[in-house]
Amino acid sequence: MARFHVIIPAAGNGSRMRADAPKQYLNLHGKTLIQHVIKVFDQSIRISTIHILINNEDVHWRSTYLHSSSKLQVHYCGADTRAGTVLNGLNAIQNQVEDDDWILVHDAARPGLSNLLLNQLINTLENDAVGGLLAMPLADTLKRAGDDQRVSATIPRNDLWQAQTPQMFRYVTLKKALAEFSGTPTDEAEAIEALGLKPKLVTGELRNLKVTYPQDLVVLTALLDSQSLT
Ligand SMILES: Nc1ccn([C@@H]2O[C@H](COP(=O)(O)OP(=O)(O)OP(=O)(O)O)[C@@H](O)[C@H]2O)c(=O)n1
Ligand SMILES: C[C@](O)(CO)[C@H](O)COP(=O)(O)O
Repeated sequence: MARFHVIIPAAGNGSRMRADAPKQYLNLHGKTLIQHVIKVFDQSIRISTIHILINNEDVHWRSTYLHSSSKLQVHYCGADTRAGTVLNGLNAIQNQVEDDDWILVHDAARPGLSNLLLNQLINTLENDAVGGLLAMPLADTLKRAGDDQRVSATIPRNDLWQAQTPQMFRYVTLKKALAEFSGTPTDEAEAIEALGLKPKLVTGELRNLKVTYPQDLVVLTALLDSQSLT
């Protein structure tokens, strides 16, 4: 029976956040972002192992308090790009997973993932031939900008979705997709698509937003406050 493993790329610098520490180590309701992320997977009975991928030079991880979890492993295998970090992580775990096992890749910078949403993703995809990802249908009108930051076109938004994570694919397929991709995919699904496969879109939630800019953390803090779900 296929098992479920989580890979958490956490080797980014958070340059757009402009904080003193990489954003995965910033505080949200008394815990760092990465602690929130680990907690949701640690509490899920569907998840067998959790793999944190960090940089060799990371000076923050050691001070991250975590209760001991037999599921958790840390790999010092960060790369220059998110896709490179994930591929390094897949290589690092090759001796402990089966080809058919499911891998869920989740950003360390998405601390708002709920247990309910995680279960919905797994339940929807566990019998799927390809796998897929959480995503949100686009709500705003889309504009393309010219060089002068004036609108050069309005892009039809029908059928457009914003990709979230987790993104869930079979180990062997994901590794092949990332290893063979020409260039740098910005998410796992893009690499899978390049194999000619069609990942399934599973509707996500606003609270699963990626903390990228300082205002994202403000919004998320308020959102979790209002939902009393910290
Ligand atoms: N070389 C990289 C780049 C990113 N990530 C991780 O991928 C996730 C999403 O990436 P992003 O939001 O782009 O994070 P950063 O690269 O840290 O941010 P920025 O692009 O603003 O520098 C984060 O959990 C980040 O730590 C990673 O593991 N390795
Ligand atoms: C994977 C991702 O979170 C999907 O929205 C996103 O693409 C990662 O962002 P990045 O800035 O490209 O690392």
